[in-house]
Amino acid sequence: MSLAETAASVSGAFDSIPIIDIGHASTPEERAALARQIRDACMNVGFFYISNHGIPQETIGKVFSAVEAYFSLPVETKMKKLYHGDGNFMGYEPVLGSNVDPVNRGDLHEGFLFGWEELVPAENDDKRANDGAMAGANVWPSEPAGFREACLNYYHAAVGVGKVLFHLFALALDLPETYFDDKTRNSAASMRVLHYPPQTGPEDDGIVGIGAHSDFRCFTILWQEPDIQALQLLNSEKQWVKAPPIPGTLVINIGDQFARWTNDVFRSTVHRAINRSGVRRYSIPLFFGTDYHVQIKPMPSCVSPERPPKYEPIAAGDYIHQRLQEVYYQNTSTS
Ligand SMILES: O=C(O)CCC(=O)C(=O)O
Ligand SMILES: [Fe+2]
Repeated sequence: MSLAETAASVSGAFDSIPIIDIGHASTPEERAALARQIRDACMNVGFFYISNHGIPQETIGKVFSAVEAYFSLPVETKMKKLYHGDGNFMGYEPVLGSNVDPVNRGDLHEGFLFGWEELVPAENDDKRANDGAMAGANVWPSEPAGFREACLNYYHAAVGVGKVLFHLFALALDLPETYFDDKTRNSAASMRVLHYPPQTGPEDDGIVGIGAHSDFRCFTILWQEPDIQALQLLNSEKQWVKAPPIPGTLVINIGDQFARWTNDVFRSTVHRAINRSGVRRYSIPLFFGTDYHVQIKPMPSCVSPERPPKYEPIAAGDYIHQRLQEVYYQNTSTS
């Protein structure tokens, strides 16, 4: 059965999120078995947890501490490295600086955004020159000490996981395993570290941690702070399903670039985060896309007479840039 035919029989009425152990992927048979589980998860839920991802606990612990120290700084200090909405969006994003859901008034979190950078900068560092409108340097704060190193160490470890996943996604789509390799050379992966203050007010006042949205790139690798429930996914019955942190796992979700590329065979599931835990929460998503100029156009295996192409072709990076401009308030863009 083609992917387009299989997708016709899928409902999206999930009430739980699969956990996939990616620790055994050394033989072609193991990878084929994993790809089948991943295909199922991407078609039915659009989210899954991965266990045995291989990122050392020490790397995670260090970025967690660095993020905690960064967000404890006074807001005036963080504002010195405010992102520019007319630039590449790297830097500090203040509370209510974004609004992903137009019915809301703003998102109740602050963040810091950065993209690819070598830990030891290359002599002729091109600052992601191939990255179209997203090109340019990261905007690191001068404190806390070790913030850049902790963030970049985790970033590179997570990009490594992303590359393994791209191989498995290719197999899941009946493509050669290396199909995405020449489309992900410049590592168009950007990371946000996020701080959600506890939310005490009513939910219907138009402000929640992060409003209902789908992600923009191919997929997201999300680390959530242990023991704090905030993330929720919307199923096709319009019910919110909780995605609690599970020790030793990361959350993977399909984003809109992949949904467009697969003609919605892979599901880009709407989600939100509401922190009602009574204490602050941190999370770290890495948004993994393709190189800027890759054309995202529904794949032939995902198109059929019953499932005609739903999307116009678009350059991957132009699509991201447009979406970012929509969600970040322009009133902070000239500061
Ligand atoms: O913090 C979370 O759990 C979700 C974050 C998220 O959805 C995003 O940044 O796109
Ligand atoms: Fe998201």
